[in-house]
Amino acid sequence: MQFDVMRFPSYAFDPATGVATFDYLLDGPEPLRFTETITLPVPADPTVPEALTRVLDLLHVVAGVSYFKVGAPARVVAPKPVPAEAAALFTAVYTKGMAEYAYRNQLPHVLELTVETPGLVPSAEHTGTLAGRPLSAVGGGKDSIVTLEILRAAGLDPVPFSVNPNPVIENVNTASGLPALAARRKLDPRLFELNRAGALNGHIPVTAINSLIAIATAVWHGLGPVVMSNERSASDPNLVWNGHEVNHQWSKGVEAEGLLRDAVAAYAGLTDPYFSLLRTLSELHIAQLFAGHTAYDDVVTSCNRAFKLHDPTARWCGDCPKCRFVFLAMAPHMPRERLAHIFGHDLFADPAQTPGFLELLGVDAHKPFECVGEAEECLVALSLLTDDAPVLVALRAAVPDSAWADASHSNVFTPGGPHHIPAAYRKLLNEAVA
Ligand SMILES: CC(=O)N[C@H]1[C@@H](OP(=O)(O)OP(=O)(O)OC[C@H]2O[C@@H](n3ccc(=O)[nH]c3=O)[C@H](O)[C@@H]2O)O[C@H](CO)[C@@H](O)[C@@H]1O[C@H](C)C(=O)N[C@@H](C)C(=O)N[C@@H](CCC(=O)O)C(=O)O
Ligand SMILES: Nc1ncnc2c1ncn2[C@@H]1O[C@H](COP(=O)(O)OP(=O)(O)OP(=O)(O)O)[C@@H](O)[C@H]1O
Repeated sequence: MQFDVMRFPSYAFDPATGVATFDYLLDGPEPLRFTETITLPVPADPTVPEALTRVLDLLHVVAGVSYFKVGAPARVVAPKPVPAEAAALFTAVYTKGMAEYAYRNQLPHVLELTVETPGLVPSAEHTGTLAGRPLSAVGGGKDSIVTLEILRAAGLDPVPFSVNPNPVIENVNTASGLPALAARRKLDPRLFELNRAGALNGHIPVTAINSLIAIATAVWHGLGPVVMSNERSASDPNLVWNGHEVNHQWSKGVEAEGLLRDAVAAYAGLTDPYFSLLRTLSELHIAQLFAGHTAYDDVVTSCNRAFKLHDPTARWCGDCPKCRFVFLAMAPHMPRERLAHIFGHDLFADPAQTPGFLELLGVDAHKPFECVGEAEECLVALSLLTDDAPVLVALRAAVPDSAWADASHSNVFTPGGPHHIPAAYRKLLNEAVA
């Protein structure tokens, strides 16, 4: 399938139902049209503030990546003039956010494109701050649980929020006891037909989409800011290809966070609408904080394979990079019995798991295309484990001496690195890790 240009013909928003309808066009000799619907929870007062319309404008373009990937046209033309900050977000989402897709499909032009806009407009006046109860995105894993509990402990009465909550997310919300908000997202069914017929496919920067849906919800409900749980290592690339960094988690990284904040500030006039509370923390540090909350042991799930099964009872598959990584990260901070209970079995007792752990430790291949932490974190976790479980014995024997020397406990347990956490929230984080 050959397409010259991607366009964004129109969108509509019905405040009575909360349904936003986004249209997309892949134009060429045989054009393809798509429509995605996103349904926001409707607040008691459904009056639509201008800032909501602006955020939906941004979402229209960003959510288009799911359809862009069917044909990867050389041109993407956004529908409206926007400030330079919004144009920069669009280009980054379609290039850096699609880098894994470009790498896997060998489409180098994707990394070079610039999203065109029909002109630029000046940045908006900063008219508002989202200063209400924080809206906290929940994915069902340990990270968002840690954030919810930090916000709750500070008396901020967080509102859990998810897009298309699966049973894991619903169970985490129930365990939290906090009433949650949910948005629904329905991809155009045509996309699945095309996928089945062998169209180009690949990973998309889903966090950028979920984040804008969260901001739209916060704006409409008079809540805010949107508090994410994206960790320090999300910013690190998996590999470099043709001089470009390829990061599976790009839209969870600090660069994407900054671009999104700047775009929303410049186009919707909102200051500090969105940030990740856990940005300065390593995964190992977050796992340590999670260990302090036993109320979620029967529900917490970070395994993306489980989510792919669309089986309401599926939790940890126990045999993927994410399961191995989280198992290793939690292991130094809790008894093995508790860990085995959370995962359903003890991964360190199964020698078949050793090669997968070696990959995480950087002893083999590049970082897997998954949401996993750095090799250094894995080495520090391993160094903190002293028992002789079969996998641990094998790993200690396989890790070269030079690798141990690179692993620094202080880096892993000392918050650091770039972040966008407002001062008041930084104080809460400091208290939580003290
Ligand atoms: C659950 C999952 O990992 N899905 C990825 C998988 O898709 P799959 O076909 O196995 O199942 P579905 O997710 O149901 O998707 C069906 C098709 O729809 C496409 N699609 C889905 C969501 C969307 O927003 N846009 C779409 O176009 C999808 O491509 C399928 O064709 O494999 C896909 C191809 O590699 C991935 O794109 C699917 O990833 C989802 C978008 C997803 O939600 N993934 C997160 C678990 C994820 O990977 N999160 C990253 C963060 C990435 C980021 O920068 O935000 C992480 O946590 O590390
Ligand atoms: N369906 C969703 N709706 C809204 N936010 C989500 C959803 N899935 C994930 N998120 C948010 O996106 C960010 C990245 O998700 P990720 O899956 O890494 O986090 P998590 O589920 O909290 O923890 P873990 O890393 O242990 O899986 C987090 O802030 C998470 O809360």
